[in-house]
Amino acid sequence: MDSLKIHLLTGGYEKHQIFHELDLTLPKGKFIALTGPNGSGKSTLLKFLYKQLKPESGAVYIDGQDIQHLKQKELATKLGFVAQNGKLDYAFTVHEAVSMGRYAYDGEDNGHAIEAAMESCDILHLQHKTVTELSGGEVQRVLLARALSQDGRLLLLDEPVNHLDVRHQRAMMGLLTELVKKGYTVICVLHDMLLVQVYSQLALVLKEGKIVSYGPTEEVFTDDLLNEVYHIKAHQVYDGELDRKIWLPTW
Ligand SMILES: Nc1ncnc2c1ncn2[C@@H]1O[C@H](COP(=O)(O)OP(=O)(O)OP(=O)(O)O)[C@@H](O)[C@H]1O
Repeated sequence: MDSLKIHLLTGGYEKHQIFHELDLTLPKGKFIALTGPNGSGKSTLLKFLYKQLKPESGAVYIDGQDIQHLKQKELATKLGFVAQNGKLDYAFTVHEAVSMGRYAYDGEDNGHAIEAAMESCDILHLQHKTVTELSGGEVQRVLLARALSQDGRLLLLDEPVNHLDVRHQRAMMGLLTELVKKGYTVICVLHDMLLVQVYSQLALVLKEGKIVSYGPTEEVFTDDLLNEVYHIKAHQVYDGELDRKIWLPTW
């Protein structure tokens, strides 16, 4: 079944239309990378998906429902969003920060949602710490846990591994992969073409608000595409651990 349908979506900002009749269907239960150059519309597309922006025309459907007809709280039970460079500025504890994901349920925990989310993100041991005392990688995990505690099955993440070191990048991407195995749909803005190729099953490449390519990641990435989108030369190398070839920029 489809998770998300974007139907002839036109819109953007007051003086800057980004999308014109964008039409796209994203399936359930996949790790979908959203990539493309700076300013191509990736974050803007996410804003339409979580209803921060309203289309001039066209619509976004989740499980067949037009999200404009859903109250914000209803939408929050279906999808969680982790913002780019998300911050936790106030001196809440980690437990309190994750609990905020339950606002759609008027704070009710459903028995275990908060703890389960903290366990998935490996932050149970941090739960009594103040969020302002956390490292960047820990904050990212708290933000993901807050989104998970909303109990939706669709996760939207805008560059979740920005500022993370390689080990934390791997941990975050590994966690997202595990969530996909459990039935979540992950739509994740990523710049790093290596991470896109290693972790995503489907890749959507945007340029100037248009879809340049969309499909299984190994089919989307080609030297022609990388040249067209980023104006770079690329070559393939075989990775013995992955047992497949991946594209690297030619320096
Ligand atoms: N609030 C805004 N008002 C007007 N224009 C905006 C606003 N936010 C973004 N834009 C413009 O919309 C276009 C798409 O921006 P968007 O942030 O979606 O790109 P992106 O692909 O996420 O970029 P990046 O990779 O740099 O994060 C850009 O030209 C940007 O300048």
